[in-house]
Amino acid sequence: MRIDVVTIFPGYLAPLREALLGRAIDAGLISVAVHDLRTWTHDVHQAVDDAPYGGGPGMVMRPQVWGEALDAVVGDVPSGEAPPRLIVPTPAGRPFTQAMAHEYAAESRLVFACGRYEGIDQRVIDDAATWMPVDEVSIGDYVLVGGEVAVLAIVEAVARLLPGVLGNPASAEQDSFSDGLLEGPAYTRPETWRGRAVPDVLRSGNHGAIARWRRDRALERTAARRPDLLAALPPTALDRADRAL
Ligand SMILES: Nc1c(O)cccc1[N+](=O)[O-]
Repeated sequence: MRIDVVTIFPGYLAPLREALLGRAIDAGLISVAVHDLRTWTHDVHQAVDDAPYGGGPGMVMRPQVWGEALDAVVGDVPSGEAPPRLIVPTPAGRPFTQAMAHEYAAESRLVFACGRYEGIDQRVIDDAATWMPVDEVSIGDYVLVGGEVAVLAIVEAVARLLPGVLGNPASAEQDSFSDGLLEGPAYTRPETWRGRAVPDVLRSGNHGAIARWRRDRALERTAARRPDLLAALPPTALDRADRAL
């Protein structure tokens, strides 16, 4: 997978070259190119923003700069080849989910546009949507200063699903949300720590009982913390034992 990120703070994306993602880049499983948006400015101040039409606080990112940047970064898409998907992190976006991470992992190329200030002039999104799929995506209902942090989160969630990136592919299959539920509590040695013992069932060796216990804890945690996820499960997702909980 090829990943391009356009930002006014390229250094913010340095963590993409660390740890698991760094190893995936070194192994050639993904390629990451980070582009400084100011490359496509033509004034001495390298201005990327301007006052919003209609007034109001803050500044809006200029369409000319973004238009030239995306034209250059996406480049001419060879005929017959699918264009990349453009992902624009924004608080006004569709909530990013594990299901979307799987969708994005099937793409051969992703381009991320990192907005700052009050966002990117809407015409940039509208223009881009005439020649490539565009997703405006939110990683949460809180206010960040820009899209870079969201790109780090989305790229990590997507890259770990790519074949060869995770040491143990089973990890991705047993992800939180993979069965629509939150993961339950996890334990490791020692058996007792500060007077708190590991639940006996986890040391019983009874794999059926362990699976049941883990499922029950996941259902309890999901019901308590994310009832919306429980409500979204298809009726067939809960078996008789689940309903007895
Ligand atoms: N929440 C937020 C923001 O405030 C700014 C850029 C991107 C996001 N987001 O992806 O959630």
